[in-house]
Amino acid sequence: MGVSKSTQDQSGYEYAMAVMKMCDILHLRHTKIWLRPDLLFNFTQYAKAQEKLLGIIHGLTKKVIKRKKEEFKSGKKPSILDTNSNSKITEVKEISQSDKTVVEGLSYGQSAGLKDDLDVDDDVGEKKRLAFLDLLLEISQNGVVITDEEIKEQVDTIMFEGHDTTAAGSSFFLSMMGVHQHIQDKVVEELDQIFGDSDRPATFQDTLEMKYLERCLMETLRMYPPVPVIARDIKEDVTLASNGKKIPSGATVVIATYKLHRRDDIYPNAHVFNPDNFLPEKSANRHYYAFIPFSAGPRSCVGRKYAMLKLKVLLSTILRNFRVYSDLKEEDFQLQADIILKRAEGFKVRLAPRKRATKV
Ligand code: HEM
Repeated sequence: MGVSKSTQDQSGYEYAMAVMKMCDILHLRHTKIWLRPDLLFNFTQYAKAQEKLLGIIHGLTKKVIKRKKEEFKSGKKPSILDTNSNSKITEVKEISQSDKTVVEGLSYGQSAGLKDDLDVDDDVGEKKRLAFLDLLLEISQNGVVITDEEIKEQVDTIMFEGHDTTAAGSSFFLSMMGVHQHIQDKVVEELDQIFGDSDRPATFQDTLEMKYLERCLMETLRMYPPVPVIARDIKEDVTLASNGKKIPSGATVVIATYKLHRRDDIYPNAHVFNPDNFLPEKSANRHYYAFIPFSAGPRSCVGRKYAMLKLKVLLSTILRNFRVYSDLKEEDFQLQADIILKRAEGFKVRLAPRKRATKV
C-alpha cells in the first residue's frame, strides 16, 4: 500500500486477528445451517462480534487510505517501487525469449511455453512502479471514475487476500519441513550455498536461485492449497469438451483444487510429499491446469508472483536462522497425511535457532 513501516502501529496485528476471528464466524455459518439466514444470525452473539470485527477491519483500511490521501494533498511523492534486482525485493522481472515470455524461476510448475492471462508480454525489463494504493489514488485524480468506496473495497480485497493465503501457505510449508527432516536438510544446504555465512537480507536474485525451496513450496501448495476450492456461477450453457455433457446456465460449478492436486494419475503417489514432482521435466509433461493453487484464467490470483516472491524471502529467512522440528513422524505422514493432519490437534512445529553450517 506504500505505507512505510515506521507509521504502522499495533493495528496490523489487530487487523490480522480480527480477520481470523471473522473467518471463524464465516466458517461457523458454513457448518451450522441455522446460522445462515441473516434473520436468525442477527439475534446471535456472533452478529455483534461480527460488527465489531468488521469495524476493526474496515477501520484500518480507512485509516490507511486517509493517511495516503493526506500525503497526496500535501504534495508528498508517491512510493515508487524500485525494481533493481540487487537491492530491495519488490518486483518480478520477466525475461523475454523469442516469442514467449519465460518467468525465470517462477513457472510454478506449469508447462513450459504455455501462458496464463496474467503472463503478459509487455511486462519485460526493469520498471518503476507505484505502490497499489498510490496507483489507485493517482488514477482517481486523473479523471478515471473510481469512488472512495471502490478504492476501499479494492484495498480490503488485497489486504485480505494477501495475508491470509500466504500465512496458510507458509505454515503448511514449515509443517512439511518439520516432518520431512531430510528435505529440510536439502533446503538448508541450498540456502547455505546461496548465502554462505552472511546474514544479509535476501535479494530478488537470491530468490531465483532458490530452486529446491521453490519446488518444496509448490509441492506444499499442491498438497495443501490455501484455497482448497473455488467456484464459478455459469452465466450461459457450457458443453464440456471432455464428455459432451452440458452444464446449464445458472449452475454453480465447484472446482476442488485439493482433489485435483491429489489425483494419482497426475501425481504418482499423490498423498506423499515429494518436491521432485516439480522438477522441470516432470512439470513440462503435465497439463497446464493440473496445478492451480492460484486458480487459472482471467480471475486467477493477481498476487501470485508477489506471493511466491514474498514466501521465498520469508521462508528462506526463517530457515537460515532456525531449524524446524515437528512432533509428527514422517512415516505417519506418508501413510495417511490427511487423517494425521485432521487428528493432529495440538500438532506443533518447533523452531530452534540454527548455527550456520559454514560457521561450524
Ligand atoms: C500463497 C498465496 C496465495 C494463494 C494460494 C492465492 C490463491 C488465490 C486463488 C485461488 C484465487 C482465485 C479464486 C478464484 O478463482 O475464485 C485468488 C484470487 C486473488 N488473489 Fe490470491 N492467493 C495468494 C496470494 C495473494 C496475494 C499475496 C495477493 C495480493 C497481494 C492476492 C490477491 C488476490 C486477489 C486480488 C484475487 C482476486 C482476483 C480476481 O478476482 O480477479 N493473492 N488468489
